[in-house]
Amino acid sequence: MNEVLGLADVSVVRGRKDLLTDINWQVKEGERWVVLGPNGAGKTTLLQIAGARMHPTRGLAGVLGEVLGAVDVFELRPRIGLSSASLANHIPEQENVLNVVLTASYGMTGRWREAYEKLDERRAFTLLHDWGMSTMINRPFSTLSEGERKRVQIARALMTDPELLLLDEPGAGLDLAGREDLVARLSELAADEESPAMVLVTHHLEEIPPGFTHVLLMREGGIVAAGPIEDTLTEENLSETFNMPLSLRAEGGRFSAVAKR
Ligand SMILES: Nc1ncnc2c1ncn2[C@@H]1O[C@H](COP(=O)(O)OP(=O)(O)OP(=O)(O)O)[C@@H](O)[C@H]1O
Repeated sequence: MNEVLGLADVSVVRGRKDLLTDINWQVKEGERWVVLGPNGAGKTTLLQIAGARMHPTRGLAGVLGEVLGAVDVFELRPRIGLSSASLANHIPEQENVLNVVLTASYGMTGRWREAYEKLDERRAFTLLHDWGMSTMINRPFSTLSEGERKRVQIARALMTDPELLLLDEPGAGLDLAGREDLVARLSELAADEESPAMVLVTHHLEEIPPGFTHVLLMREGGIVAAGPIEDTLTEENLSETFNMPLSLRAEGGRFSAVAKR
């Protein structure tokens, strides 16, 4: 299987703070990774590197066969689908749902004067249909509920038919039904062999979609453990990651954890 991501001794330093320290991590084609860790662990920073939005201060970051620093990131980025709160913040309030998805073709967040082919419009519509949003294509993005916004952002991330899909906290702000709907949809996406390699960042074990194959556990800018989910997502590793004794439950491909008493 081809390598999609290959980080070797990657560190990110800002001022006097080490955001990431000596990260070694490989993601291969067909793998579906969950990145778990407490607030401030460095998960979003890691995703920024994986998405070619940030360069390492030290070390080598290989993304889709290219090395960051030796490639035009504007050519690389369309090959990576990204859904994140910081990207969503750049979407103009009045932009309609269809354009939010369509503009991903040009790596833009708002429509200006660029022309789109019928084929692009059809793909955007099909993706919105797949994500349950076909009745809202003309609605301004700002009027959507949080769950609807999250689904539009994922449709957008898939617009360029990426080889790598990065989802930063796609379940944040969703109610229970919204979360369960999203988990089911992501599980379906994960099961599709045609889907790109996936990396999903979350704090919550309940948000891990069944079918995800690997887990990366992070704490204080470093890796606690990484590998196949069945061997790596253990009570011991989880307790070390969140720095508290945790009891882990796994049932039907779903996970949850509570503090040990
Ligand atoms: N430009 C910066 N300068 C200094 N510190 C930064 C900068 N960007 C991020 N940090 C810090 O780096 C640490 C890691 O941030 P990051 O957003 O990657 O963590 P995270 O695991 O995604 O956290 P959360 O779960 O809260 O979103 C945090 O302590 C954050 O405050």
